[in-house]
Amino acid sequence: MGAVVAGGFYSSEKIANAFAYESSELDWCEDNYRYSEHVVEYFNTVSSFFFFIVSPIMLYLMHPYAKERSLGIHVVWIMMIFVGKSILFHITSFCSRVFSAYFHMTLSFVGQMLDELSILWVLAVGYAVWFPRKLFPSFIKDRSTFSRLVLLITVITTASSFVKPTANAYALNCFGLHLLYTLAVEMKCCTDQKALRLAKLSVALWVLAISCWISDRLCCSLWQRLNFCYLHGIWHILIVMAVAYGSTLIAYLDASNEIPYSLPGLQYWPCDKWAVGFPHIVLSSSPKTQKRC
Ligand SMILES: CCCCCCCC/C=C\CCCCCCCC(=O)N[C@@H](CO)[C@H](O)/C=C/CCCCCCCCCCCCC
Ligand SMILES: [Ca+2]
Ligand SMILES: [Zn+2]
Repeated sequence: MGAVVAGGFYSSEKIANAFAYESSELDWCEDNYRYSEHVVEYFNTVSSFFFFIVSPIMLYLMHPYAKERSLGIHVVWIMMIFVGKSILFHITSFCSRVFSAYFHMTLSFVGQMLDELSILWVLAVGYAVWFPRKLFPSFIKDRSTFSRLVLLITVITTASSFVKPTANAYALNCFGLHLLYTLAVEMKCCTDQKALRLAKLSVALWVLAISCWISDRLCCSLWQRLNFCYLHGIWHILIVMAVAYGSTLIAYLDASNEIPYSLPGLQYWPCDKWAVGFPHIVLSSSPKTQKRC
């Protein structure tokens, strides 16, 4: 007996065991049950919670951006829509991190699918709200049609992800390459030093993150000999930073393109002059800081 799911065949045994510990075909390099009998991969689970430190800071930094009062009321409302986009993105990211922790705690098939599908939906939200208008396919005229197309593709991809679950993570990582291309096109004529610095930092973090992910998958025996099996956990931390930096940059470019009269600018918290910090968007009432992208 079995069930056909999106063209694939799932035995009833597999469906019944879908919640069982270690029912996923994926197993990361970290030793299982090393620190707890209830948590399969302890460091990978705990590192998933790094997001819960970064996300409240990023949401808090949106506060002044949302409350700018020196602009006309209609501009404030439009700004709310732009802040809303970021909040929507952070809420979906929040769910994705909870599922990631559940996956590493259990290594169950359900955990794997929740982790991967939530990442797919975070990407879909990111594309729907921020993908640059000038890169839309020529037959698409507005963002709402583009968002509907993204929704359709995401629903189809969600169904097809059950066909070969082990390939999903590799397919998801290809989006990183597409985002890099999108960013390169967007930044081509940009002379804003802060935006350029943020782009370089995001790309550097992504390159480091993906190197850890690949190395954990492909060179596990080497890392086990070195007694250092924490690369996947380090990926969790680096990718959260890359996404925090990259999404702020994309939100800034979006605001610069769509509502240039609100004079968006970039600043770092806690100190704008430090080499590292949390980037956020500020609105300037002075025309001196007019966008340069
Ligand atoms: C114009 C579009 C804007 C989109 C904005 C950015 C979208 C970021 C989307 C998702 C982020 C979530 C990534 C966290 C994944 C962590 C969970 C995890 O580790 N899962 C693994 C199993 O535990 C699984 O194997 C990982 C799968 C791969 C996920 C790849 C996600 C692609 C992220 C691309 C980020 C680019 C950052 C910007 C660089 C310039
Ligand atoms: Ca493991
Ligand atoms: Zn993970």
